[in-house]
Amino acid sequence: MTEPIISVRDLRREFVVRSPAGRLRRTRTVVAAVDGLSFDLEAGSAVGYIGANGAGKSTTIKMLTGILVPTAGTVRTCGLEPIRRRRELARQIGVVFGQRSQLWWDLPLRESFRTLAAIHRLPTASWPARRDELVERLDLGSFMDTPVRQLSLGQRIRGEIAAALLHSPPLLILDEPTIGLDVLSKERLRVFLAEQRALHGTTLLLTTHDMDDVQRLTERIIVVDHGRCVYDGTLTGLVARVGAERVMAVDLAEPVTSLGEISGTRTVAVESDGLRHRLAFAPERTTAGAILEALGRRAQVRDLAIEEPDIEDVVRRLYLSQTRTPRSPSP
Ligand SMILES: Nc1ncnc2c1ncn2[C@@H]1O[C@H](COP(=O)(O)OP(=O)(O)OP(=O)(O)O)[C@@H](O)[C@H]1O
Repeated sequence: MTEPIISVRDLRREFVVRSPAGRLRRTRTVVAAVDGLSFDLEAGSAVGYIGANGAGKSTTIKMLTGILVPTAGTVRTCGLEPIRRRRELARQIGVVFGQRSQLWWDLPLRESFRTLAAIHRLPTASWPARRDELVERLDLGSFMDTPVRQLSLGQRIRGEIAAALLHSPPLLILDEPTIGLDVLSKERLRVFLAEQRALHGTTLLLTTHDMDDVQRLTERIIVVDHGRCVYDGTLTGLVARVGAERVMAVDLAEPVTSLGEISGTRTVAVESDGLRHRLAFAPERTTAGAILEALGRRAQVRDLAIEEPDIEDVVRRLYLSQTRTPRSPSP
């Protein structure tokens, strides 16, 4: 069996937090941001790393990429120990933090790419072709010569992703890549990332609060809570486990006051004077196909849309279902 591209064992990272206690004294509390995490990622896989604010996602990513030293446990990324082999690792991974720029603020992208090509020692004969491919696929052409600080958020993120992929790393780590982007920009980014995976077999690890990112880009999710893994599996499995519901919104040709009892569903709303009905259903109890069939016997369906459960809600339900032993901070 080939070595996993990421391997984490009993990983722990503590932070010392000092807070005022009285006029002159300060208390010192040790907080475990990551608390005994273990998982492997196979090369070529696409994994969503999910959790509420403060669950420990960014801290994990910083340890995977050699920015933070673990307090205990082991990490191997691309077969390397990130802290000791940080420079070698930089040639094998691409990292994008949606909320923090990795680019040179005063330089245009064209200059940044040139600098990155020199840093990664990319062959002069081949890297411009890769740059041109990224410029084309990410539509960067119109702002390649604009300083990064003048770019819109969507333009900057596209630039960040191109910069992270210029050296064609086998592993791409994205921390909230779509945060703050409009619907269209998010969609374009997802199409691009899916395409890169298909073309180059790039392994993808991403943190996100967006359900559409998870659905469109990943096939496995790892959920963390207080620095511990609380779920590792498919999104469908997680949705079923917490009993989260999907909603089918159907538009009818003629208004209907009530559709009556449809097995496995409950009506959450009747809108537009009976022309639109919204039915919630648990995927483990029935399917969209079965509902549609039942609907077809009662009314003429013009259009339909399925609304997926909100990821925050799924994660909250998972957290609530945990029988957690409360963590006591060490003094
Ligand atoms: N440098 C630091 N000093 C002290 N505490 C820290 C530090 N960095 C992170 N923490 C704490 O560690 C915990 C985990 O933080 P982390 O940033 O990893 O969470 P996250 O899951 O990425 O959250 P978010 O979704 O908000 O980005 C939080 O309680 C945070 O306050």
